[in-house]
Amino acid sequence: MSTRLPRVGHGIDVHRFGEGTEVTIGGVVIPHDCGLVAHSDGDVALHALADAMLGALALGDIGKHFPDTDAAFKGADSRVLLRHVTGLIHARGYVIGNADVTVLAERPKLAPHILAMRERIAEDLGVAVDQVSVKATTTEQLGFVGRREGIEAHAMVMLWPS
Ligand SMILES: Nc1ccn([C@@H]2O[C@H](COP(=O)(O)O)[C@@H](O)[C@H]2O)c(=O)n1
Ligand SMILES: C[C@@]1(CO)OP(=O)(O)OP(=O)(O)OC[C@H]1O
Repeated sequence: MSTRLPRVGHGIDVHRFGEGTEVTIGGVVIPHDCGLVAHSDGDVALHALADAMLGALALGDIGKHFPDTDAAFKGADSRVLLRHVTGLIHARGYVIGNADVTVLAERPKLAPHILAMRERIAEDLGVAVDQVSVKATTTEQLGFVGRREGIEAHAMVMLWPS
């Protein structure tokens, strides 16, 4: 990188509901009355986070690194993609300072799964659990999230030179 200063990144992802009996969010498989439509496992939270990490170092986005036209990523475990992105960050001399992820969903109820999400993300980023925040909010029945058409996630990350 041209400078050795801390960097911040931001990412957003959306997946719509479709056929299925479970959703995968933050690396946690949650039984649900439908699934999320995606080329990979549709983990909106991890996709938003990976985009934030890539954005922090201006490395593009996950669509560039893991094209949805590539059969190799069909049904992919997004934790594997996230670990790959962590490797890219480390290779450029950075470590994750902290990450903050917000999931917008009317359903399913995410609160019982938040700690497990934080633990899995921390493992994949190579950091302590207290460096990873995951939050959930409804949108008070407004918009596509409120109509239960899909789930949205936002993420911010701070990277430190190692
Ligand atoms: N899918 C969700 C959405 C929200 N929560 C938790 O419920 C609380 C209240 O949410 P509001 O949208 O009314 O702010 C909040 O503490 C969320 O953590 C949830 O568990 N699952
Ligand atoms: C993750 C990838 C890769 O299989 O596919 P999807 O699961 O469809 O997810 P999206 O958020 O559209 O991001 C980029 C994709 O290339």
